Formats: sequence, structure tokens, C-alpha cells
Amino acid sequence: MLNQIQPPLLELRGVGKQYQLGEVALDALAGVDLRIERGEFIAVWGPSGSGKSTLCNLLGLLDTPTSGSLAFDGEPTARMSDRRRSDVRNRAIGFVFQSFNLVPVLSALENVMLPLQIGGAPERTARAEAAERLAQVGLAAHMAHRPARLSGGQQQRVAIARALITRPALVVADEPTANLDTENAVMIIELMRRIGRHEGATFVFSTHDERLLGRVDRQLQLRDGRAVSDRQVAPARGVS
Ligand SMILES: Nc1ncnc2c1ncn2[C@@H]1O[C@H](COP(=O)(O)OP(=O)(O)OP(=O)(O)O)[C@@H](O)[C@H]1O
Repeated sequence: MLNQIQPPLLELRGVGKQYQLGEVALDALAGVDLRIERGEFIAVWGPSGSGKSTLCNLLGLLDTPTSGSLAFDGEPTARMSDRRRSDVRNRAIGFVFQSFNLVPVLSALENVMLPLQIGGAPERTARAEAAERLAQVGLAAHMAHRPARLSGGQQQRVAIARALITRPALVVADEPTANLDTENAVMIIELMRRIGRHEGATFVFSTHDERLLGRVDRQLQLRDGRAVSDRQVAPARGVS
């Protein structure tokens, strides 16, 4: 039976993030109301300085709002201890970064294994699951390569495999295509979309590239720290 009372994956009410720069207070985000459900594929877009990274950091529980409330899976983050917040982050959230952030001395396979090993999984299990993930992103033939031997698009695919290895409910990707050419950017977005759809994971990625917006289900536009438009462009998939 459908569970009608399941809370949204993320719920933001009047969220603000203010930075104090000497005497001056800067509102990087102000009054953001947002509900994100399981299985959504969302682009956060807007010009430089509009608050995309700040929002990604809040959604990924890397940072906390200075006003308003944010709940992850129904649990208000304001009531989470630092320890609890990092537990939730490690268990339920994967990250993809603009500059890939792979460990240069490790192979693609070892990079993808890392989150499982940090979580205490036996090496054999981690190795098998990482191999499966790399195959899923089309890199079965590149598992032994170190990042320097991979193209930017391939490195980002390794990073996606790494973000997914713990089967997170949410993947937050801050400008994942900023260092890629258009062909690779489209490939990365399509890959995230396909995997999100297949596994019911929620993907939120930020971009300033409007050409990518046609490939998402929902477009959240930021300007000067405010959500100025929130468009559902494809039916929400949710998770059955
Ligand atoms: N740690 C910080 N300290 C002070 N101000 C900050 C900090 N982080 C961000 N800001 C400011 O907050 C505003 C929003 O920044 P943010 O990085 O979220 O925007 P963005 O849309 O991601 O920009 P970009 O596309 O250039 O990455 C900007 O004015 C920025 O200068």
C-alpha cells in the first residue's frame, strides 16, 4: 500500500544563509521554500553568485541555514548533532564535484571502493560492488587506470560511480559539468538521469548552462539568493 505519510526527502521553509563579511551581512540565500521528493531530477540554475553552491551545501547537509528550517527525510537538521548530521550524510547522500575530486594515487576501482571501505565493508565486497558501478557508468575497461590517465568525462563518471556506491537516497552535484565540453556535459547529465530513474535516487545538480535544462524534470532558478522560478517540466517520477 502506498505510504501517504512519508515525508518529502527534503523540505526547506524560509531558508536563509547569511555570511558576515566584516561589518557587512551578505544574504547568499534568502527565504527559500522548497520540497524535494524521492526520485526527482532537478537542476538548480542561475548566474554566478546567485546561491547555487550555497543551496547545494545546505541540501547535502554540508552546511546549516542561518534562518528558516530544513528537514531531511522528516528530520529537522537543527535538531541533529554534528555527529548525527555526518551519519545521515555518509549513509544517505552522495556528492559529485566540479573538479571530480578523485584521489590521484588510487585507481578508478580503488576510488569507487573508498566510501564502502570507510564504512567498514570487507575489501572483497567493496571491490565487487565498485566493479559493478564502474561497469554501470561504462568504464569496465578502465578500472585499473589512475585518474590522470582518464579524460575529464571519464573522471566524472568515476566520481558518479563513487557517489552511488553507498546507494544514497540523494546525490548532490555542484556544477558537475563546468569542466567538461558540451558533448561530455550532456553525457554526464544523461547518465545521472538514467541511473536516477533506474534506482529511484534523487539527483540535484547546479549549473549555469541553460542548454542542459531541457534534460531535467524540474528547473529551480535562483537569482540573488532567491528561488525566482520553480518549473516542473516533466511529470514527477517519484518512487513506487
Ligand atoms: N564562505 C563564504 N563567505 C562569504 N560569502 C560567501 C561565501 N560563500 C559564498 N558567498 C557569497 O554568497 C553568494 C552566493 O555564492 P554561491 O557560491 O552560492 O553562488 P553560485 O551561484 O554557486 O556562484 P558560482 O556559479 O560562481 O559558483 C555570493 O555573493 C558569494 O560571494
